[in-house]
Amino acid sequence: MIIKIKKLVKSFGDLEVLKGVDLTVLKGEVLVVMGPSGSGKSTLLRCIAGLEPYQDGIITLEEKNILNYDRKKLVQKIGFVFQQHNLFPHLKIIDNISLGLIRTKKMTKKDAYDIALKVLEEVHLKDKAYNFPSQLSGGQQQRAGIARALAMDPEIILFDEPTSALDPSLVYEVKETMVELAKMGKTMIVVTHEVDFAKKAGNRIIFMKDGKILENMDPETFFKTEMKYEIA
Ligand SMILES: Nc1ncnc2c1ncn2[C@@H]1O[C@H](COP(=O)(O)OP(=O)(O)OP(=O)(O)O)[C@@H](O)[C@H]1O
Repeated sequence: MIIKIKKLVKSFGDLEVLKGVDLTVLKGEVLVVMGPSGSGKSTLLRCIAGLEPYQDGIITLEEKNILNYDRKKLVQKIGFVFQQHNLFPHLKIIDNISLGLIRTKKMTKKDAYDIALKVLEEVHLKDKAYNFPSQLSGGQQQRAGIARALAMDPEIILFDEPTSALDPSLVYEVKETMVELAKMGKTMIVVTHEVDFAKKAGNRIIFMKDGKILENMDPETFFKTEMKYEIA
């Protein structure tokens, strides 16, 4: 078991956003998180990544409370891909990817470059290694963001609506890259409204509403009953 969450409660002031969430994620699992806007999906991811304090409950990563991890260690173990890629505009793609390896893992530039080129190959972007982010399309930028997360060789990668800020014509390539990662056995939690990604790559779907998990089941069963829910 990689992640175990018990009775997680998170509020922003008076607003209770997560109301006792229980969840486990197994190694190699692709968990898809769906649910209407405001149901707490992003907040759940941010809590798992250690980016948000919470009021009650416990989150463990590999049996250890995430609050007891050194921040640098947690960043290595939990990758995060956001809606926007957050690449540094003044750094070439290869340097964007190497930065974390050099700073956090204390690698030499040569070793970091070797890994950066390897992960860029995995997302089919090796030929863009020496370009700046502005020279890439939105979909390529997002794939570079995925490569940056992969470079750290995390135990799990969290995706927060990675395609929602993209032009519709660019969604496909990012989705396909994520399907490939899923097939490689990466452990992933993916917040998305993309039904075909969930069907193709998801092992399990959770459906959230008002800060609670209403359903937790395999995609086939979930989509048989899909009409019950407003997914987006
Ligand atoms: N930093 C914050 N301060 C105050 N309220 C917040 C903050 N972040 C989120 N919220 C509130 O918490 C609730 C859940 O937000 P969250 O972003 O987790 O939902 P979501 O399911 O990811 O929605 P969406 O699909 O629109 O991204 C919303 O009501 C939101 O307004």
